[in-house]
Amino acid sequence: TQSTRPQRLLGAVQKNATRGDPRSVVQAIDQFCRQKEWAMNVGDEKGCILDSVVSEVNPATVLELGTYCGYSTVRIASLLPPHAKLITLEFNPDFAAIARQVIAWAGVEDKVHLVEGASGDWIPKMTEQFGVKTFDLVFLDHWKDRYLPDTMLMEECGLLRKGSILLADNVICPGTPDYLEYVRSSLRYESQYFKSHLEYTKVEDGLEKSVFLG
Ligand SMILES: CCCNc1ncnc2c1ncn2[C@@H]1O[C@H](/C=C/CNC(=O)c2cc(-c3ccc(F)cc3)cc(O)c2O)[C@H](C)[C@H]1O
Ligand SMILES: [Mg+2]
Repeated sequence: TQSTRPQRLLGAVQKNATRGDPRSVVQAIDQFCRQKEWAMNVGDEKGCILDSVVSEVNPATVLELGTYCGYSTVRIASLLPPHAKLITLEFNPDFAAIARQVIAWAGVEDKVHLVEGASGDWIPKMTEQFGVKTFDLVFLDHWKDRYLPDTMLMEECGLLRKGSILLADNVICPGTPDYLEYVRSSLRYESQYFKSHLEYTKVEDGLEKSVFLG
């Protein structure tokens, strides 16, 4: 039977990346996506912006919405201090299965908790299930029409504290207009746009970094 693109991406990681070396996993996926098959990972160019935000925040608790194949999961985890925790939500079991293997190959599984389920169901359970009071950093990269409702849900559940950082992918392409309008007009956020390009292309895209002011 035909393999799926995520399965072929995993194969490229297992073939070209060094076990236990997260940056080689990131590099192998970027090479696969540039040379073989495009895939919707945040990619190398926006990935550098992601790296700089993660390094600046130096978060103890990170939430990622939309794991997909685990590219940004591995990229973020490789920069986390010891004992820091990254919880990543993925509701498609096939993608979750691939991501678990990518995360394991990179050797970052002790920093990552991949939860198979929908953000709407799990955001309200973060504290009781994982003992997380607030998130220092949230990376939004799931369905674009879910960024805003899930941000409001995180606010309602008290998961954001003064200084929590939201970093959103694809605010231009495919675009998240209602989310962008919200974080840029709300008095409870200080927002900044990082212009870049859609992964592996010359099309404009960017990341929006928004600080929750409490
Ligand atoms: C219950 C639902 C909400 N709760 C959820 N809870 C848990 N997991 C969720 C939830 N909603 C979705 N997911 C998972 O997250 C992933 C979804 C990721 C979505 N990403 C894009 O659509 C995109 C498109 C392009 C693009 C640009 C240009 C093009 F021409 C083509 C494509 C580029 C990009 O960088 C992109 O990130 C994964 C596939 C999906 O199972
Ligand atoms: Mg994306």
